Amino acid sequence: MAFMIRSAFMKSRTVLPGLCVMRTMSSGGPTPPYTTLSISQPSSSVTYVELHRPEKRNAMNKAFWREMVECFTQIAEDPECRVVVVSGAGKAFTAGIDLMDMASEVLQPAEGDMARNAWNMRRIITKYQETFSVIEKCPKPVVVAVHGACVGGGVDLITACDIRLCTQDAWFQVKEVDIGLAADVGTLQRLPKVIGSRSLVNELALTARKMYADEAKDSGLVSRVFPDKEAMMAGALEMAREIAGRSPVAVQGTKVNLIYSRDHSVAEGLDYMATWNMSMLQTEDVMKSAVASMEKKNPKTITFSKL
Ligand SMILES: CCC/C=C/C=C/C(=O)SCCNC(=O)CCNC(=O)[C@H](O)C(C)(C)COP(=O)(O)OP(=O)(O)OC[C@H]1O[C@@H](n2cnc3c(N)ncnc32)[C@H](O)[C@@H]1OP(=O)(O)O
Repeated sequence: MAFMIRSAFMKSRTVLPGLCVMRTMSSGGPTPPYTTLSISQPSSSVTYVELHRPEKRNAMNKAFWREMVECFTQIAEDPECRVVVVSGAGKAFTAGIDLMDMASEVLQPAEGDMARNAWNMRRIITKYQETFSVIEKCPKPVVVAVHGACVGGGVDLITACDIRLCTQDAWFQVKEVDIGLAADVGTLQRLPKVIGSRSLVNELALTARKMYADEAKDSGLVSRVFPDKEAMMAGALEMAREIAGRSPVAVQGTKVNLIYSRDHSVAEGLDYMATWNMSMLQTEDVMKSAVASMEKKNPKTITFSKL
């Protein structure tokens, strides 16, 4: 089974524009110029982003916060990519913020004038918020596959993704209160929109207790639980292929409008949708897909132009 997954991932021979070294799978380490991310294309139109500091449990150091923005900015504009899979290398998905590397910037009181320090801190927090907001702003759907620990910043990251999968050994922890912080890069804003129960969100964020895979599934944080990482990565790739095989005009329009409607009233969402589709409905993809549907063909058999 491991060989089959590896073979699937190894089919890649292309990389994102701007990346000088091509790489096909995670085990070789980060993909230059990145130092914390491994990027590959395991299947046609599928980009695989692996958090890659396994020896530090993929703790989010300064380079990571910057590289995620660069990576997803490129992905958003890459016509070769229609869907993204994100996972973590090694024993855990991520240990959250790198408490060693980031301490000097965000975890220590600065000296000097309070107003200027506060203004600077606001700028820093806003910058770090962008690290996960780029995932949401990217029009390509992002499937995240979590195994082992997903702590602190990890929850911020996954709540910005579109589809969340995990292994049976996964656990999730909104850890920030334990280190004296109110989580400030997305969890408090997005988790209540992901999980139906406001009470559960409050409990998790206020107590920092761990939530394990079964509860994550029951609460709606993840949509599927797999027995182990191998099965999860095969499932994630299969799901990504299903998405990548469909019209990119339809898929990206669906993501953009789902996120818009999450943050607006039904009336506003419908209005936005009408404006969106007054141009997007004119795509050739509609006719191609409708004909294939009438002929009872799988949409994945259609060739759609790059977007
Ligand atoms: C403006 C930005 C706002 C962002 C805020 C974000 C906040 C947060 O993310 S709060 C959460 C912070 N994270 C933690 O408190 C988790 C700490 N780590 C752990 O609890 C464990 O490491 C973990 C359960 C994740 C894994 O345990 P395991 O036994 O498998 O590994 P360890 O032996 O503990 O660690 C292995 C090496 O990784 C280093 N490491 C782990 N976590 C971090 C971290 N968060 N920051 C820096 N380094 C980390 C650990 O020191 C070990 O290194 P070494 O000793 O060199 O082998």
